Amino acid sequence: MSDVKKPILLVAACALVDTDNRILLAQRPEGKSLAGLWEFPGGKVEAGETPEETLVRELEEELGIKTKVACLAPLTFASHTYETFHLLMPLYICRRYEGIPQGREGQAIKWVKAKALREYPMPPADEPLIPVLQDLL
Ligand SMILES: Nc1nc2c([nH]c(=O)n2[C@@H]2O[C@H](COP(=O)(O)OP(=O)(O)OP(=O)(O)O)[C@@H](O)[C@H]2O)c(=O)[nH]1
Repeated sequence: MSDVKKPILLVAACALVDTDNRILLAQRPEGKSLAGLWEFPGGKVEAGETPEETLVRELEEELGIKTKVACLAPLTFASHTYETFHLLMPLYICRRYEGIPQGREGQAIKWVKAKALREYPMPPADEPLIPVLQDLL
């Protein structure tokens, strides 16, 4: 164990699920950390926000869809140590939203069946989330 404590980073993420039970993944753009990997939409919880408020904001910013806090159900969470921080990431599930998701920040997006999730390389923190989604969907 290192002596230097890593800060905890709180990130809210969402498994957006469509009527065919597919999950939306977004590809991290070039230039960002973990570029090219597929992730759940979401982002850092900013000061003064609840994780649910973060997601409502991020889903609109990143995908152009509208949802509500009441449409977000907690599913599971990731807890993973990266080099410079420890990620704590609640994963919500959302089936009710308005609009058609689009990669508004230039990111590729893809609707993926739960059983095909492993075909899309994801950040290491996301690995343990896959079986939870596969059991559910
Ligand atoms: N949204 C999201 N973030 C994830 C997932 N898995 C995972 O490790 N993360 C990490 O959580 C952080 C999310 O922050 P963010 O999306 O707001 O940040 P960012 O990419 O703009 O900034 P960064 O390039 O500084 O990491 C990133 O460090 C990202 O690598 C995931 O499934 N969804």
